[in-house]
Amino acid sequence: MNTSAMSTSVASTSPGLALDDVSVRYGDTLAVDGVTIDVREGEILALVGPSGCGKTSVLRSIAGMVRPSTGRIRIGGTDVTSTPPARRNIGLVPQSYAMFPHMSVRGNVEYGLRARGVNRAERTRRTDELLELVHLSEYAGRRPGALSGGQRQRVALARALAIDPTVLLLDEPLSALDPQLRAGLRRSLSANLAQVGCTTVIVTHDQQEALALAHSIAIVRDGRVIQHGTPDDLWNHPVDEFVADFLGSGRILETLRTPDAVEVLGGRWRIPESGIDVTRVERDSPGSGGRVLVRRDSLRIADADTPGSTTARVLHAEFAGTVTRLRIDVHGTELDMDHVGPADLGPIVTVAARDEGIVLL
Ligand SMILES: Nc1ncnc2c1ncn2[C@@H]1O[C@H](COP(=O)(O)OP(=O)(O)OP(=O)(O)O)[C@@H](O)[C@H]1O
Repeated sequence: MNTSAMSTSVASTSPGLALDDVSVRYGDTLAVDGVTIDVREGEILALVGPSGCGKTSVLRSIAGMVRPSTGRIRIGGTDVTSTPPARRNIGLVPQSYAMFPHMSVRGNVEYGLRARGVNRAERTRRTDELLELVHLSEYAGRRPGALSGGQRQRVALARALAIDPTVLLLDEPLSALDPQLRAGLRRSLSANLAQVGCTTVIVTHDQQEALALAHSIAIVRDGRVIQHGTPDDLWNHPVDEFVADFLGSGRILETLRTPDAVEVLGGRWRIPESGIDVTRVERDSPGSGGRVLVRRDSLRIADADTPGSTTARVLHAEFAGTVTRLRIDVHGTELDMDHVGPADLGPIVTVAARDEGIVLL
């Protein structure tokens, strides 16, 4: 998860984009239900959630393609709720990339500048600069139909950046690409976004994309923001099972605390304190310490007589190169864990918490 976007902190405290209690309605459907989010200037926000949760509708309201039924939208501190799309200075990369097929790569990239009446010399300078940024200078004369999916994605990004947007919006930027291409494109997109430093909103249903690209993530469900925080916050401190499950960070278990251990699974597994990471507990918050997060990397296969261990049934073992991904049944609860070592473990294993491997919430 150590990507350029994450390692580049956002120094600015200036307002980039603010949504204040925004709702979007299509007839009887309430697609967005009172969303309030602040994005600082230069920050990359990922809107993540399952299909139909309202992500694209939030993006469309920012772009001005749909009018919120309630709430205000501010860009750089200015209220743009009633401003027409063309006057919001927004760069949009739509899901389909929406290239003009009859125009060359250069023609597509400089389209927005031409529409704004920018003179030819300046258009050429800016287009050259952007084609270089996305490593496509040598493809300037090609038509989009003669490009790979990844190259088209980069043209779409260059085109959106051409007008020097105040806010950049990316709708599922990598979803049209083959899985093998995505990791590479994610790295180049991350590098491009870090270099440009534009306030950015990325809509995605891919949690890996969000964790890798964004400075902050808003998890959306049923039109509402369930949790908004840094990737690290959300990964290590999900507010509920939905967030933990959606990000794939782990499983939340209710606990009973005793002086020197944490009991889970109705008291059937007593985990010694050495296995619990208590550093993230908000001590003053009522109810903290009542749940733990068991992640893929929280557990290890142990010897049968290991103190604080328990037995588990192996439901599924999948070799994944450096680790074997296990789905285990621990006293009736299914957990995922990564095991470094061979997959042929047999049907019953003993598992124990790694040192501070289980996070107390
Ligand atoms: N133009 C429209 N007219 C009526 N309902 C719409 C319209 N656009 C979206 N909706 C509905 O609004 C809800 C939110 O849709 P939206 O496209 O914002 O979700 P999403 O999270 O982006 O979904 P996906 O990930 O599948 O693209 C859905 O129930 C959808 O059916």
